[in-house]
Amino acid sequence: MSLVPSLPERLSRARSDLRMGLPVILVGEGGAALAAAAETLGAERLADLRALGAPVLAITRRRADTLRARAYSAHVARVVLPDAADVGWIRAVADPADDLKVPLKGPLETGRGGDESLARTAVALAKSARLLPAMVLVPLADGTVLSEHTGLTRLPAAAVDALMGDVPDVAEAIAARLPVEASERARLRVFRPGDGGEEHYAVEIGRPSRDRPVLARLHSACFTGDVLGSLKCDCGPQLRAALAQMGAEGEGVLLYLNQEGRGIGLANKMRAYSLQDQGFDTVEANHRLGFEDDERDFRIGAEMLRGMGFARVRLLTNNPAKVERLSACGIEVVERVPLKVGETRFNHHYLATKAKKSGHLL
Ligand SMILES: Nc1nc2c(ncn2[C@@H]2O[C@H](COP(=O)(O)OP(=O)(O)OP(=O)(O)O)[C@@H](O)[C@H]2O)c(=O)[nH]1
Ligand SMILES: [Zn+2]
Repeated sequence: MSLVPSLPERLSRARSDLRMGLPVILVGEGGAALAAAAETLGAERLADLRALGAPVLAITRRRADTLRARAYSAHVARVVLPDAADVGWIRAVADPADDLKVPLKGPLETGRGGDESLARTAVALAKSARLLPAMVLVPLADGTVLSEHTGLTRLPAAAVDALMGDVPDVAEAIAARLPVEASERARLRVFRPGDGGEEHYAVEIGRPSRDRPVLARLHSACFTGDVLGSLKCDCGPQLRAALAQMGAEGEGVLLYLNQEGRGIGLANKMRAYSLQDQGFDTVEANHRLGFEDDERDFRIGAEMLRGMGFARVRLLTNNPAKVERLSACGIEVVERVPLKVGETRFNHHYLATKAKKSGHLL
């Protein structure tokens, strides 16, 4: 019956639930768990979770390493919640903001052995909801009764893992002419993914031939740089220089991908900036938060290019990994076109770190 929400629809709903502080029910092979995001869980709900069982706090291996907690796994650590732990304690483990002020959170007792798959799925779900990657889990026998009783979203974990690994279908919702400074012959196309995720945009300059490699830029959203003119990065100048070059050549395509903060979301990027003010570099800040250096997925960008009929590109970037990742998605990068603009005294260290640690070309 089409009125029953499908699994992708329930997954999309689960992301909103977690952002609002509602737990979701994850069902695995050997049992189920109630899972709530550490960032948004309130005191009353924590008390209700405790009434159902003994909670653990699942964090990433990266965050566990910072906290010197034993992960016993390459991916996640399951921190046992002490009886006295309140939401403030949970947030202090999840969020590195006060690590330096209050260095010792532990010693933290962590779970070893048993099935960690629900903890992994839960943390991946938190990341995809652009929350801190830390989830409180309480084991349940199967979760069916609780779900029927409460209306909480219930999801089979294996199917969630598979879905989150897939590239969602992405369809053009609308396109219209949009004269811009760089070119009067520009069109903006809005693409909408089928999984309820962020919309992404394509700016097409001129009418690029589909038979020749097109001058292309995959630009990741940077609200601070693109809109506010932040001096901490080079995104704003790169965005404008890319469009200007396309305008000068008379054609090109710029994808504006809503993968703010290299895929961690604006709130987490601001957490990273706050850590950078404490002396950590851009990569260390991501790791302390529990993220990888770069959490972006360029497969959706590749789908958008293909959808518009572009199979070969001259890619404007200083990031060789981006060339590799796009090529791996079946888009032929015939040339890497450097895009070196916007160095300031505020972003010099950031650019040098990207060159040293992430392989960007200076
Ligand atoms: N997490 C995090 N994201 C950042 C930071 N500074 C900028 N960003 C984001 O980084 C993305 C831009 O990626 P960059 O690594 O600068 O560049 P790139 O896309 O890999 O490479 P280029 O094609 O050469 O620009 C945007 O989404 C920005 O919001 C930071 O300190 N931390
Ligand atoms: Zn930026």
